[in-house]
Amino acid sequence: MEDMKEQRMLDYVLENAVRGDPQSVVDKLDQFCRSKEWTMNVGDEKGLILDKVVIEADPSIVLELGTYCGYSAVRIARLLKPGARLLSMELNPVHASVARKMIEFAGVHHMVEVLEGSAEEFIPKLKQTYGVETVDFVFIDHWKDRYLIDTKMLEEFRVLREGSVLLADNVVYPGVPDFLQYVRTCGRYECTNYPSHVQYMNQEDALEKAVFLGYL
Ligand SMILES: Oc1cc(-c2ccc(F)cc2)cc2nccnc12
Ligand SMILES: [Mg+2]
Repeated sequence: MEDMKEQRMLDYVLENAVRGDPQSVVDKLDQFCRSKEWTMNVGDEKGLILDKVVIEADPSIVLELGTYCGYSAVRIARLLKPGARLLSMELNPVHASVARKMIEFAGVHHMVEVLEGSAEEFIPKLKQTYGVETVDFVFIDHWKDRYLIDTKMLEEFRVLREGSVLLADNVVYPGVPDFLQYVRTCGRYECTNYPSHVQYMNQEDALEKAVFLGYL
């Protein structure tokens, strides 16, 4: 079966974390990645920055582009207020399946929905299919060649509102220069860079926060 590593990571959580305790799921995922096999979860160091930005935004509707195995979906959902919702998009069916089990085990499945497919497919449907007027927070963590296209799509379909917070992973490594240049120069975002490191490694990386200023 392909993606065995992700299945081993899920099994490790099911065997070692506490069902219904999202913090224990996050901790065991980090422990797996530090002690057994590296995977591309956003990780604990960048995760603390993600936590701070989510808490500050206190969002009701969160969009995530790139679920992978559900690490950041669980990490974000554990901070959301009752009634808040997270819609997470994942193209890879094996990853989506692992993520759904991870999210259910963590006990945050009542506020997280994994949409299996591309952001390009789902962004146009958010309003009429998912009852989403606008989103308060977007965590962008999928393929680097999709960051800019999907951000422009969020604007085009009026999914953002004044004050919507975009937070993008990997803006240094692997790097998303076209996205960075756009949000920093187009005039519609207030940007902040948060230097950090690639998850579980010493290689430099960073998160970029881009607050939408409106369709000016
Ligand atoms: O956070 C990430 C890290 C990496 C990555 C790959 C290889 C390395 F050597 C270092 C880092 C890839 C990613 N792809 C999609 C979403 N997030 C990613
Ligand atoms: Mg990433």
